[in-house]
Amino acid sequence: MYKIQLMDNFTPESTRALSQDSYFIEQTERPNGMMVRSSIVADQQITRDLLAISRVGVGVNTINVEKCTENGTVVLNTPGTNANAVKELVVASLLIAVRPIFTAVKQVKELRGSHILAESEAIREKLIGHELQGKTVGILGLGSIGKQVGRICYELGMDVLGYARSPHDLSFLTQVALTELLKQSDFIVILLPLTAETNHLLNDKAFNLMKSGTCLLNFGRDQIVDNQALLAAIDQGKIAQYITDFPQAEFIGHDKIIMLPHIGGNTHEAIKDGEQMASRHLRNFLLYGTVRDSVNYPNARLLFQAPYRLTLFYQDSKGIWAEIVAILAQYELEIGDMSSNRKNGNVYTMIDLDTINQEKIEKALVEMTELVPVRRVRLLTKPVGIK
Ligand SMILES: NC(=O)C1=CN([C@@H]2O[C@H](COP(=O)(O)OP(=O)(O)OC[C@H]3O[C@@H](n4cnc5c(N)ncnc54)[C@H](O)[C@@H]3O)[C@@H](O)[C@H]2O)C=CC1
Ligand SMILES: O=C(O)CCC(=O)C(=O)O
Repeated sequence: MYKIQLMDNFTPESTRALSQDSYFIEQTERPNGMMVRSSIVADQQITRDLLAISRVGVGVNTINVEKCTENGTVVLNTPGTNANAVKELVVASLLIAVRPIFTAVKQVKELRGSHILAESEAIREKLIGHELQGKTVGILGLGSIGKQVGRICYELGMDVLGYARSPHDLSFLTQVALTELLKQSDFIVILLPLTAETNHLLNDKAFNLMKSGTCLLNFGRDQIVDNQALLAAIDQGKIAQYITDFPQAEFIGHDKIIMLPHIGGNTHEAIKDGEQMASRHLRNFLLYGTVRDSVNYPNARLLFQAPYRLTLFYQDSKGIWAEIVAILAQYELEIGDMSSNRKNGNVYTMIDLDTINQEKIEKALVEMTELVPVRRVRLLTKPVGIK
């Protein structure tokens, strides 16, 4: 029986994978599994009991992934589930940047009487915008969202530049160095994760390279932009408009900044897909040891045919595998099917066992857990009667 904590509001249909059978109960104290959307997971919540955190969404900056890795807690996410939603909001934001849509709506609302059509014709001359077609857009980050945004911008007739760390073969954009992208773009769209490398990537130096009148859209994370440098760049005319999905106190009331309340992935479709995928990922890890879409464990899948499965997550260090095998041999645990995969200096191994002696397996588990590089050992019993 696994205890699951739901850190945000999820619909029962979305978490059906966890509530359908008797393998899971929902409770809030020292859970084994956590489902979370954008809520922050505090370090003290990463207890020894916590086997898995399943994030509905992509960014994992609200979770201490390093601590989870040391603790042997898998961190899963749902890549791609909200990419279309973010793409559509980026398109809306680009249009908001070039056409005075909000001002137009406000001015028409103020008109009264039967001559409204004639009066609105009269205000049109002060509501002239620009077109996206023919302008250059630079996309920072060519992941699930960046690629989709690149394609749609191309279809809108824009010249599309992209910045990524490795080469991508994308016919609709030209991949360039960061400095080139900053120099050439009329619109820059941030679709990067927040990491030590991207923190304040857009700083004084970056703004200085930009053209005057650049529009900056941030759907990645707040801290990718240095706020003080941005405000200075607006004062200097480098940035004509900043549209961000991450409101900041120092921007309140600024007439060149539009703040949205983190609604990039906030559509019914994206939320449903993300919740369903996150609950499936969590269930499959807890019951079968299967890993899909994790930021700290390697992907791993092995048909669960034997009655027992041992899973180990350990640092990839010299001699560790020999030590594990020696313990298995000492307690007469015969290796059946197995899989072993590596990621970022850690190994995740699943070993199926046809028979176990209770006393011996318990001793083996203790000895394996005591091996210094080993972060997590689990013994799974093949689940029965699961739909
Ligand atoms: N505003 C919102 O509601 C949403 C915001 N996001 C944000 O957008 C980010 C991207 O989302 P996805 O495209 O779905 O993720 P993804 O993981 O598919 O793509 C991220 C891309 O950024 C690249 N990258 C990472 N560090 C980089 C660096 N230093 N330089 C250049 N490229 C780098 C990765 O290689 C990857 O291709 C998320 O991490 C999240 O922070 C994602 C979904 C919704
Ligand atoms: O909509 C959400 O809660 C998460 C969106 C997001 O920022 C992400 O997926 O990284």
